[in-house]
Amino acid sequence: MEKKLVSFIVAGDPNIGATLRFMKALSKYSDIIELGIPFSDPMADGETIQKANIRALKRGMKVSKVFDIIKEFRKYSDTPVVVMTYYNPVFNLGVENFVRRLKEAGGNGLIVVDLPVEEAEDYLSICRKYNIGTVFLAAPNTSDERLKEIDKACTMFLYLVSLYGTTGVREEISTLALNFLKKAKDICKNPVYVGFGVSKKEHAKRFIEAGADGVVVGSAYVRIIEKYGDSEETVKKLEEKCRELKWGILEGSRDK
Ligand SMILES: O=P(O)(O)OC[C@@H](O)[C@@H](O)c1c[nH]c2ccccc12
Repeated sequence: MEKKLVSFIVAGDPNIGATLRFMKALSKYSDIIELGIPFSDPMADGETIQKANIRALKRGMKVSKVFDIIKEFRKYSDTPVVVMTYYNPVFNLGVENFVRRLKEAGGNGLIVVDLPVEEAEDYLSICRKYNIGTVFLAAPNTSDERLKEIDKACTMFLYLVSLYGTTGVREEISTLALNFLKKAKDICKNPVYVGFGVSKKEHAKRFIEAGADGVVVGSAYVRIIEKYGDSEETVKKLEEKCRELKWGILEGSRDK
């Protein structure tokens, strides 16, 4: 199967109109757009995405506006959109209400990063009811047994966190990540996508060569947005970065 690129940005960073333009640019080379709901206490995020959350919240970004963005994006593109959020905003709106509105807006999937599979029974049945894909995360210290449970709960892909720590650009890919990927590919039935620290072509290529079905990239894009703001320059640079990563994926798929 074709290997995938998932591109993440924070909704409303630095404003709603810009997010739409950025999504359009990313959708040229991405297979899935992962759209983050800004949150005041993003435990799993490193500095780059934390700051993006703050920029978005300052601009008054709210959950209902994230749905508006997806609705608007759907006028231009069929690229699947997966919303990434912490549990709190979902809880505040009510799980069913949240999932129904995501579906109505044209969303395809959902990642609730701090919802453990053990507590996800109701959530899973609601996602099933509205045909919203589910994605759960597994970290290098996840046991084999738990990895199987996580795999069962995913309907879209399994998100393999490549390292111990938070989101953010890293220079190198660790052996830890590659070994963990090998294990996950043996155990899991879902496609396995790797994220955290992937920021350049070589990283993407390496993970795909090692058996990943896709890679997830966030901070590398968010850094561009941080530097160039709401501008044409940002759109151009996002597109370039995205193309570079997709190229890495293609190269990694080729020699197999
Ligand atoms: O930023 P990175 O290191 O490229 O990692 C992907 C990531 O940004 C995105 O998937 C993400 C952003 N915030 C998260 C919180 C938890 C899990 C995943 C995420």
